[in-house]
Amino acid sequence: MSKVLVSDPIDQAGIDILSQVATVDVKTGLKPEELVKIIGEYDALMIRSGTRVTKEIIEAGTQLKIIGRAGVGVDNVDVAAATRQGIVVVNSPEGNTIAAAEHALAMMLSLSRHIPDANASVKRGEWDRKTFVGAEVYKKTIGIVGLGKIGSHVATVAKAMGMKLLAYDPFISTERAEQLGCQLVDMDLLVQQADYITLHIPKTPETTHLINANMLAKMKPTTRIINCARGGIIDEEALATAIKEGQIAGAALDVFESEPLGESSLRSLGKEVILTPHLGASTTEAQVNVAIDVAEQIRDVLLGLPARSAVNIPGLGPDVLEELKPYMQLAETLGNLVGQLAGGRVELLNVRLQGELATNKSQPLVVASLKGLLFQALRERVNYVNASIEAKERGIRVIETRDAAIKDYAGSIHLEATGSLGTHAVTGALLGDGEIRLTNLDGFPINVPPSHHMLFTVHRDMPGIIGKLGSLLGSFNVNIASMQVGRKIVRGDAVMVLSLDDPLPDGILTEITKVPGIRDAYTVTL
Ligand SMILES: NC(=O)c1ccc[n+]([C@@H]2O[C@H](COP(=O)([O-])OP(=O)(O)OC[C@H]3O[C@@H](n4cnc5c(N)ncnc54)[C@H](O)[C@@H]3O)[C@@H](O)[C@H]2O)c1
Ligand SMILES: O=C(O)[C@H](O)COP(=O)(O)O
Repeated sequence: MSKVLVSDPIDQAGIDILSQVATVDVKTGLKPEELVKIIGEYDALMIRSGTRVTKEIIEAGTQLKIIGRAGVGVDNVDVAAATRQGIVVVNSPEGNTIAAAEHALAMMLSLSRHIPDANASVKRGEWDRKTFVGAEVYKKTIGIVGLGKIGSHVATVAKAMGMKLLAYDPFISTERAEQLGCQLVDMDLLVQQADYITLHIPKTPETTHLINANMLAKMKPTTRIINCARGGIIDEEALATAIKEGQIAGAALDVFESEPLGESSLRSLGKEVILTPHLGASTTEAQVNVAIDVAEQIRDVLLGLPARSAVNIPGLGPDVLEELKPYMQLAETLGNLVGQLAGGRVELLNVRLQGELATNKSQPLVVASLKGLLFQALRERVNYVNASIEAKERGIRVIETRDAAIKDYAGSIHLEATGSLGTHAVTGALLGDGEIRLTNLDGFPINVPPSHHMLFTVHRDMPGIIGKLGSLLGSFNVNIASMQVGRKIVRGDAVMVLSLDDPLPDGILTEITKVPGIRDAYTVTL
């Protein structure tokens, strides 16, 4: 039975799903060195933002097939290292959207009305109505940085509260922004005009310290900033200084450069600063949503099924896989075959989608071709996650072409591999019942199903060759299951394709090429 490690607090609903297919160990609060020590036993790791999944942990996770992040941000996972090792990384892109948006809105209103400090003062026994005079959000301008899932919900609610909406998001269309009642502006205009600035972007090299001393200097003294996205998008020291000096009115932060928040000048600020301990996703509803969403994906991957929200298999969602599955199997078989025919180091793979397939998404078929091509070198270590990166690291260049005019079969795939030992090409198609047919080999038309052990020869089309080869194989006790000859012209060059019941014993290939008329011979195992 598979083993899953849950290293952050996850709702029981998720644990129950995982327990259907795996032994589940819940061990929270592990130190990195403790995690490195035990991760090698596990097939899957389920986390939230508390566990930092470093390269070292990933490399120690020799059995890991999947890392499931019960939430949105995967910045605590070394996704590149996971990809390199063929580990799928999944998240729950929508499970906590509403929770995070509502937290940002709650922070905005709390900050405007000093609710946390007013509450604390009443609880201390005071009745101070002067200190806590606030500001209304009605008719004020909110600047939303990042108009994705969370930013969009914030926009909808802010509009309903009578706010004017500005948004900065270089990847969103003007139409989408207008639908949400937002005016798309550049970042400079947004920071100059907004009374409230709320961040809903991922932390990337481009967004790190997006809000810095320079940006803060452009804001109005009445501006308040809300960050429920990621720590590090705001330069915390510059923010504390700007608030202390009255450059801006305040900030409400849920996320920090380093979590848990340690020594920080933000802690010493008064009612103009609200700090929460990364609570954006901490609602009962969101935690159930993300736990179920991610646990289902871990369960599926452990059962050999695709995951719906894999962050490191772009373009290979379950819908695509479902539709293209038979063709991906075809591409993988052809890749494996052409890789063995080419032998040696392949430098260039040309993937041509033909007939009806020419209008299809090529990326999944390219990935499947590469997976097949690399199978002899990497065996089970190559999968859809790491095939492209493994190929790139081996210097294999991929060219994709399309030819809708080739209509011998409804759709076919042609792979041509060029390497240190020459160029070979194979074409394959699917029959009506989904069975694979090899339809061309190095330019010779054939029509054979692939089989486990195959022998291909290139010979001169002349009487007696087939008999001689049959006798030779017979003398080594090799049984031929089927045989077909493909030729372009009578008595010209031809290929012979044989399916064998057993693998070809060592040394016979050389004997075969000694048969007069046979130029080359290749054996493959599929
Ligand atoms: N505090 C929490 O507990 C909590 C909970 C959930 C999500 N989050 C964080 O909130 C953020 C947003 O989540 P989401 O689900 O809305 O993501 P999303 O992918 O739906 O939206 C992000 C938006 O940011 C935009 N964007 C990317 N780079 C940008 C840039 N350089 N400048 C401006 N816009 C840019 C994208 O175009 C996208 O529209 C993420 O960082 C996520 O990790 C925090
Ligand atoms: O990206 C997210 O989903 C949030 O930051 C939530 O993090 P959490 O799961 O640790 O609460």
